[in-house]
Amino acid sequence: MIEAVGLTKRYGDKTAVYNLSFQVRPGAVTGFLGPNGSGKSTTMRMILGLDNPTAGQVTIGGYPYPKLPNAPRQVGALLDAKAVHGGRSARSHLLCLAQLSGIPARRVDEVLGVVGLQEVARKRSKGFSLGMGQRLGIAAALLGDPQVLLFDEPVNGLDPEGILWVRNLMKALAAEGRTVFVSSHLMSEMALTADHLIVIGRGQLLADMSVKDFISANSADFARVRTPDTEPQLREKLTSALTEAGGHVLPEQDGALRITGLPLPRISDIAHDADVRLWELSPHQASLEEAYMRMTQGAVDYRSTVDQKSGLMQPLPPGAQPPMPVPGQGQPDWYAPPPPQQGGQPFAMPQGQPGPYGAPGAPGAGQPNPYAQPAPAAPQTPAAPPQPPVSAASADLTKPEDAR
Ligand SMILES: Nc1ncnc2c1ncn2[C@@H]1O[C@H](COP(=O)(O)OP(=O)(O)OP(=O)(O)O)[C@@H](O)[C@H]1O
Repeated sequence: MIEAVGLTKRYGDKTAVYNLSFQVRPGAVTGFLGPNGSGKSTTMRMILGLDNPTAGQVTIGGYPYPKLPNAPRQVGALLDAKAVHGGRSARSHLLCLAQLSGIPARRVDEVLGVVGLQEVARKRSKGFSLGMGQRLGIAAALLGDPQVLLFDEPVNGLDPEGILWVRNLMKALAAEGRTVFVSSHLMSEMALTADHLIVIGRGQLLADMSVKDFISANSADFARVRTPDTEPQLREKLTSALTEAGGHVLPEQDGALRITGLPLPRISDIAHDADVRLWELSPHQASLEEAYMRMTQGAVDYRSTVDQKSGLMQPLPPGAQPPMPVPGQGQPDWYAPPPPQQGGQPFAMPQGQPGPYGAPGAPGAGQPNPYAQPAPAAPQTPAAPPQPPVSAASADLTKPEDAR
């Protein structure tokens, strides 16, 4: 098991990780998520003893990594697939690592087989593609047959077959009772691979819960409605009617409408009263990606803007429709963060009130909602905000990693 308690890392006046406490348990794949620059790699480096915490501690099996007996046989990690001497072949690179850790040479050929690099084992790694480099990094992590494995973005650069292989590998390693801690920005992949999630934002813990609970706690159920593509005016008519009835309507990229705040039967009635035919009316729960976006929206440091293409756009031909808005772009409240007082459930209703589609006062209010999800446990409350940055004089600038 990996255990972090009050883990904090400052680089000069930059607080990369603040007061992080979590456990990564054996027998499960634990996903480590967070926006760019949120402190995932820093945390992993501290777990592996490559960076020293400014405060707090992190242990593996009860020991800080530098004190762990026979560490290379107990812990395997892929942090940076490019951290390989390019002049060495894949095999020699692994042989060097094996010799340093007292691992028999025959194990090198075994792991080369596991990652599918036998054919290129004697080729210099500087000619490797990104995906081949990732496979070599995974081979290095598996070398000591460790009980604890850390992978920082393991599927980066892999082809679909490689991604599927990594997914199955992670699951198989966890099923053998190992501790598997894996960071990724690919939410769809995490949804399929991870059992548990640790989510951080700006170095602080945002969530520590199962994937299922995370999605339930950070997403609103919604209805999807589609009107006939051939009659765009019906879409506009329905949008006005639903908005008037208290619904919140957002256009989706494919022309459908996403509606919250109204129960499905009410949407159907409103459409009928407005004389709008429907091609689709379906209940939905958000994806892990949407739940993640909703939770981390306030903790994103690097945000893109819409490309206005000033002076480059041709005027629209008469009668042409402007392009549909893209969810998340130019719509800052698309993934509105859930109100903290409701434990991260943006549309959860008090007990005895209508479920996620129910609007107070709407027909059907107070009646059981067939689409209501059971209320999940409230997510862990985020830690207190970071203290003001320490001055450069008091910061731990003497540590070797700070000199990088
Ligand atoms: N050696 C260092 N010196 C100074 N600042 C650093 C150092 N390493 C990391 N940082 C800063 O700490 C913060 C966290 O970086 P880190 O690489 O841990 O984030 P991350 O979550 O892994 O990001 P990404 O998803 O983009 O890989 C960033 O602001 C980064 O600039």
